[in-house]
Parts: sequence; C-alpha cells; structure tokens
Amino acid sequence: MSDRLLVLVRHGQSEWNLKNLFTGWKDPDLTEAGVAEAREAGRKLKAHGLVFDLAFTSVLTRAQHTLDLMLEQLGQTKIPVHKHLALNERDYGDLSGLNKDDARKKWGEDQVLIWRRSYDVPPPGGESLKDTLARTLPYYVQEILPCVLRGERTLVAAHGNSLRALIMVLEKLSPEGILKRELATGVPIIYRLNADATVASKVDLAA
Ligand SMILES: O=C(O)[C@H](O)COP(=O)(O)O
Repeated sequence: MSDRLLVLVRHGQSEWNLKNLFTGWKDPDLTEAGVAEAREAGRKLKAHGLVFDLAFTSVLTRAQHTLDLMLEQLGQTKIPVHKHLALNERDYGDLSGLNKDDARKKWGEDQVLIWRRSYDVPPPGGESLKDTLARTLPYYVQEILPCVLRGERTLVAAHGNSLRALIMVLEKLSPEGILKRELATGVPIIYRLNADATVASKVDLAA
C-alpha cells in the first residue's frame, strides 16, 4: 500500500519573529534559535523513520533555510525541491515591519486580533486568510496533492498563515475553527491521507 505522507512544518524562529514584527512577504532569515528548531525538526522526522521523495517551500528565505536544515539532518539534501510564492506567508500589507505590540497600542487589541486571526478581514493593503487560501489551495490541489496521492512522500516547509490555510482544508475547519489555531515554529505535523485526499491520520510532533 502506498504511503500517502504529507508533512507540514512552519519555519523556525525568524529575526522578525524575535523582534515581534509583522513579517508577511518581507524576507528575514532565521535566528540561531530558529536554526536550532529547524535542525530539531529534521532530527524528529528522522527519529520517526520518515524518508521523503520531494519537498515544497515558499520563495522566502526563512522557509527555504528551514527546509535545507531539515534535509541535512535527514541526510536527504538531493531530493527535488519546488519553490513557489503560493506558499508564501500571508501578505501583511501596511503592517509589514511594524511591531505587533505597537500596533495593538495604536489600533487596539481587538482590531489587531481581527487582522491576525479573522478569516476574511485583510490587514490594510494586505491579504486575509481567505485571500491566502485562494492562492495556496490551487497550488496544493494542482501541484502538491497529486504527488502525495501518487505515494511520493512529501515535505512542505512554509509559514504560519499559508499552512493555517492548508490545515483549514485538510482538517475541514470552519472560519471559527481556524481562528484559534496557532502553529509553533519548527514543529512538524505528519498527515497520512486516504486515496480521496481526506486525512487518515495526524501526528503533531509538538504534542
Ligand atoms: O508574518 C508574520 O508576522 C508571522 O510570520 C505570522 O504572524 P501572525 O502570527 O501575526 O499571523
């Protein structure tokens, strides 16, 4: 029986995560802690006996660097890697580069939470989760899912909100259901899919 394996990993801590800045499509690299998280993610995947046939990532440095570090730990640096902006973080628009606490002081706790976690309210000049889903989902359906369903064991290194969008679809979560879903940096989530693309099992390596 083919192993329809799909592993999703949010990048390790970035320089701007550390500084508490809205990042979106800005392109900071990982911090030392982020590098350590990515290596740890790779070690955990290896400890679970996982092997991959290909990987997908965004066009942003923090996700690519995380993927490279995981593949190093797995001893799998030669597998094909597909990079696409469909997997980029949600575009935070005018908030990009602003401190999240300063934004709360300026616009209020509730408004900032709406921008960060509501399904369909975009931050000024940026993308809502719904907008993010509108670009990640077609890429998932057309490029990633066919590989998984063919039995190609697939690793995806991406971002908090591009992955929340995919998780919403995979786990059939409602807009309310996804609201409280936070993704820790550098923590793999291991899915195995049924032939009809529904989730057969899920293991969150944070748990
Ligand atoms: O782009 C960012 O600032 C973060 O990677 C994700 O931010 P969020 O948790 O505020 O959505």
